[in-house]
Amino acid sequence: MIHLSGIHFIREERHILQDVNVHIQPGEHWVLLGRNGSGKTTLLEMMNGYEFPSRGTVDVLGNRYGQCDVREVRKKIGYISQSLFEKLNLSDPVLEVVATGEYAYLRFYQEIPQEVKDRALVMLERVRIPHLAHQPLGSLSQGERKKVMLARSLMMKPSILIMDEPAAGLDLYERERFLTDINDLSKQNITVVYVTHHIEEIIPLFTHVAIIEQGEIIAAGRKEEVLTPEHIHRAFGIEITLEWFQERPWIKVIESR
Ligand SMILES: Nc1ncnc2c1ncn2[C@@H]1O[C@H](COP(=O)(O)OP(=O)(O)OP(=O)(O)O)[C@@H](O)[C@H]1O
Repeated sequence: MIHLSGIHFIREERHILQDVNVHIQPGEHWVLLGRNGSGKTTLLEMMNGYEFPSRGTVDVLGNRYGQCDVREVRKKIGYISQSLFEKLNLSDPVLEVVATGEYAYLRFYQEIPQEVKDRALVMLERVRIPHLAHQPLGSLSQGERKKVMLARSLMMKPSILIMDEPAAGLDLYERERFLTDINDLSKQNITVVYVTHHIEEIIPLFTHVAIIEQGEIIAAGRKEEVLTPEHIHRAFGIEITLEWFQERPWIKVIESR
């Protein structure tokens, strides 16, 4: 599905990514963990073809970036990020914001086809907020906005869904409801790639984890093998213990300096 091979990314003499190799196969769902500034968003931008590596290759859905039309590949990739949210218009009604996902537009300048509106409403029902369809985006709570972004990204039936800290800023209740929606994606044929700072967000849906530290992948593979106190200590410099509860990892900090 996604193959990053021998990726280096150098900007202004800084080695931001160093020999990154990540191979995501069909049926897998990955979480990317790492400290602030370790290179997670840069990796996601490469998967979307918004950044190109200084060295190495990126293959997504059988297309090698640099030798294909990236815009065509992007039609199969849903991307949920704060930077995309900021491009949306807060005065637009929620239904329209979701409908624009069908074409990867930011805004409609003509009448939206009824069939597209109907599908947008189905997507809003799926994330349990159909009652907000006619409210302006800007009037929604943080949790509701995240759900709008999820509904919007599902409009074009993506093969891959990439999310950059989608649960940031949500209260406990909203976060758990949002994670339930994400977990339900297992019923669809979508490969999920998810960046978070919170280990307990690694819900049962996720099969694999990659840990990145200063631009280098220090561990990647099945989540049970990667999520060890040793790896967490190496990436974050914090001593922890880790416990699995209801198929989710929970950490306790032993010592922080
Ligand atoms: N185009 C660029 N030019 C120069 N520096 C860049 C560029 N893109 C990213 N960086 C730098 O690379 C580093 C990694 O950034 P990135 O946004 O990928 O980190 P991150 O792991 O997503 O961090 P956070 O968790 O804080 O969001 C940062 O120090 C950033 O300033």
